[in-house]
Amino acid sequence: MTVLVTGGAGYIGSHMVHALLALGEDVVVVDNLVTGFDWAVPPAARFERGDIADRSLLDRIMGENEIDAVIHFAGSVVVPESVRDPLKYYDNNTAASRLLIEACVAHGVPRFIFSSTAAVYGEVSAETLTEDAAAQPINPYGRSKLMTEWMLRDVSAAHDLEHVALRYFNVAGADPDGRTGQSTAGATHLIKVACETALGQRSSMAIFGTDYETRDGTAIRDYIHVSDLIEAHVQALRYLRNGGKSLTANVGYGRGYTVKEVVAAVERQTGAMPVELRERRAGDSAVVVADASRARDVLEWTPRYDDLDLIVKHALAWQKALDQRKQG
Ligand SMILES: NC(=O)c1ccc[n+]([C@@H]2O[C@H](COP(=O)([O-])OP(=O)(O)OC[C@H]3O[C@@H](n4cnc5c(N)ncnc54)[C@H](O)[C@@H]3O)[C@@H](O)[C@H]2O)c1
Ligand SMILES: O=c1ccn([C@@H]2O[C@H](COP(=O)(O)OP(=O)(O)O[C@H]3O[C@H](CO)[C@H](O)[C@H](O)[C@H]3O)[C@@H](O)[C@H]2O)c(=O)[nH]1
Repeated sequence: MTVLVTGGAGYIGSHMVHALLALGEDVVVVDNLVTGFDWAVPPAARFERGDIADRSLLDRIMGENEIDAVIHFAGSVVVPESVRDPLKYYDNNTAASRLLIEACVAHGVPRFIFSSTAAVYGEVSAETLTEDAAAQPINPYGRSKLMTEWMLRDVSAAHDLEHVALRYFNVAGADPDGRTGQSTAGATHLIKVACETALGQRSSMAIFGTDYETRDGTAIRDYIHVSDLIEAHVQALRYLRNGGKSLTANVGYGRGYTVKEVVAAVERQTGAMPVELRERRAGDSAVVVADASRARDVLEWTPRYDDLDLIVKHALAWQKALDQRKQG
């Protein structure tokens, strides 16, 4: 039995592949390398370079292997780009996912785990978000992911395919063993940007918005270590294999840090860095924090790295290693 990981050459997907191999799973990766890296796929996994929208490729992989589960990370992930080029997102996140799900139904794949996002909630008013909060995404990225959640619900009702949709909050950090991390150039995520700035790889960074109604005026997010996020997928796979029914679950720690607190956490490890105070970034909510009770209770997920300093430590270590890789 084989697990098919789409997007397994990317940031989060490559951590998943390492975790599955460590559990003794047989793994096939499909990735077209638009933002991923072939070196990020461990050699013990079989790597098929190609597009998830290529039905003949999927038919071959699903014909050659007995796929027990698909874990679907492949997609386009940059919110501002989704505003500029929405059709790319409806194509790569929604239409391509439809083709992948269709192939799963045709080949009798019984289990599917999907990378969804807190961006499906949109403007947030509650202090912590349960999965029952209204899903009203405010950008094409969030809508493209929500539509895939809807497709999965309908398909699970109609066919023998159970799924878990995991809504990730702010994913950060890197593999504690230094094997992989966030490697895409031009990243916009706060912890990645702060680490690049602290290491002198950017001349300065901006804090977007200092007039939010929060404890220090900057926006609050629920930053989750990528290894804990992966553990939620491992638990989701176990849950489905044990006969669990389809569900949607938030993955975050349930408490947030302000932008200034994140910058301070990086500076604790690197010394002061150049920071500019800027206007709010369009489309940002003041506070986005998960209620992850469902992941903890139903998926029996227990995080191990709920510590901002540790997240920053691992992100910094990866950022340094990446720099050496580029120079070497
Ligand atoms: N990084 C975050 O904070 C975050 C938050 C919420 C959800 N997610 C979701 O997690 C998933 C992984 O995100 P990531 O941060 O690892 O991004 P990433 O860009 O590093 O990984 C995406 C991978 O998918 C591949 N890919 C893209 N389109 C493809 C296609 N059509 N066919 C085959 N391969 C394709 C890319 O080459 C890349 O390796 C995405 O679905 C994203 O929407 C990420
Ligand atoms: O250089 C920066 C980068 C970010 N921020 C601020 O830091 C916070 C976090 O921003 P990120 O860009 O790191 O993350 P977002 O919360 O905007 O969004 C991320 O998390 C979402 C889920 O909550 C979605 O998954 C989305 O795909 C992913 O980009 C925001 O207040 C943002 O304004 C800065 O001040 N300076």
